Amino acid sequence: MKILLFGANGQVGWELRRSLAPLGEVLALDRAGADGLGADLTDPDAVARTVRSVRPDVVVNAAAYTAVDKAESEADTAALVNAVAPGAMAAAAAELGAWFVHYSTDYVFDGSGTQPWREGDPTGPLSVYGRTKLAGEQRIAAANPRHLILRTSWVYAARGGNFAKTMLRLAREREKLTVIDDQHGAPTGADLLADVTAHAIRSLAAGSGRPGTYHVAAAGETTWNGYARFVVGQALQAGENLKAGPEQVAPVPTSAFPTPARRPHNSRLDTSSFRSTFGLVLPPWQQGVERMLQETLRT
Ligand SMILES: NC(=O)C1=CN([C@@H]2O[C@H](COP(=O)(O)OP(=O)(O)OC[C@H]3O[C@@H](n4cnc5c(N)ncnc54)[C@H](OP(=O)(O)O)[C@@H]3O)[C@@H](O)[C@H]2O)C=CC1
Ligand SMILES: Cc1cn([C@H]2C[C@H](O)[C@@H](COP(=O)(O)OP(=O)(O)O[C@H]3O[C@@H](C)C(=O)[C@@H](O)[C@H]3O)O2)c(=O)[nH]c1=O
Ligand SMILES: [Mg+2]
Repeated sequence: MKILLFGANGQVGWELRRSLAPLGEVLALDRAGADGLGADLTDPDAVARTVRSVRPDVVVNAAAYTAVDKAESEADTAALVNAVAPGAMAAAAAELGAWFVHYSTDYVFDGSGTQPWREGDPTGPLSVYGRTKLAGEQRIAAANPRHLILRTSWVYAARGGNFAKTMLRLAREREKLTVIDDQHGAPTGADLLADVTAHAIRSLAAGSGRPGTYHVAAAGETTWNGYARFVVGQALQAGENLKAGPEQVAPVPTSAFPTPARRPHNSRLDTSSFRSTFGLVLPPWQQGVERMLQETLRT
């Protein structure tokens, strides 16, 4: 099996380099691409040409415009990267009969209610990022029936920037943190996502499973505040020298932490369809966060 990976230096892309390796030959491209192979998603024609010239069996796209607040003032770039380029790559893959694997987000939902979102629930993105990611899903689905779109939430990794690492830095610098406690979801490890992606590709290639859009997140739920307290508490236990402990992570409502982009209050994702279709288990969110912290804090 020949696999073409875009976004190979992101949180998920980096883990995919590892998890896809046993499936076959992996050509991993970051934004810079390789000789004659463009991989900058602000140039949709170039990335589609790359797909046609590599002729892979599977294209995995882990590249995305993920700066949620910045996207509010860079809507055109976010749309090219998150929607137009993935659509063009999926169409090029379709010409070859190749699979197209992609990631989307809880931010396609409006965050109403308290029930975990199911795949068929109505979307209603609140931000430019969410709207461009939803447009990407729609373009991919229209261009190539052989697609796998995994919607996930609150991604972290040992390598790369993420909320957990921001909380560690702030707890070293400040006596008090303020973190909102009315947005609910599940932190999900890039390593877990990469692993289940490899399993799902193998199933699809073997004729089992089913193409389509699936929700994939770690089990359980918390809030950004609960997540921050967990991270700070674990770091203290590991002997980190912090100015703020879990008790100094003050809970505040969203209204007390203004940001350019609106974010959903309810980011819970119902993952039962993915688990039953592919016969996989998604472990509790704390398990992966603990592991990432042990990796990150080890000196
Ligand atoms: N991070 C999260 O919390 C969540 C992410 N997702 C989705 O999961 C997927 C993976 O996200 P994650 O790994 O966390 O994201 P990261 O931000 O860690 O990685 C994204 C990668 O995309 C690359 N990229 C950005 N713009 C371009 C471009 N114009 N051309 C080529 N590459 C580009 C970045 O490269 P560079 O380093 O050069 O900028 C970076 O390596 C994305 O589809 C994202 O929308 C879904 C839910 C939550
Ligand atoms: C830094 C900080 C953030 N917050 C809030 C703001 C926000 O609502 C929440 C998380 O902040 P972040 O900026 O890390 O979150 P954000 O970048 O919006 O994270 C999102 O990224 C995209 C790519 C996704 O797809 C989503 O699933 C989600 O992971 O925490 C605080 O309350 N206090 C703080 O000190
Ligand atoms: Mg962010």
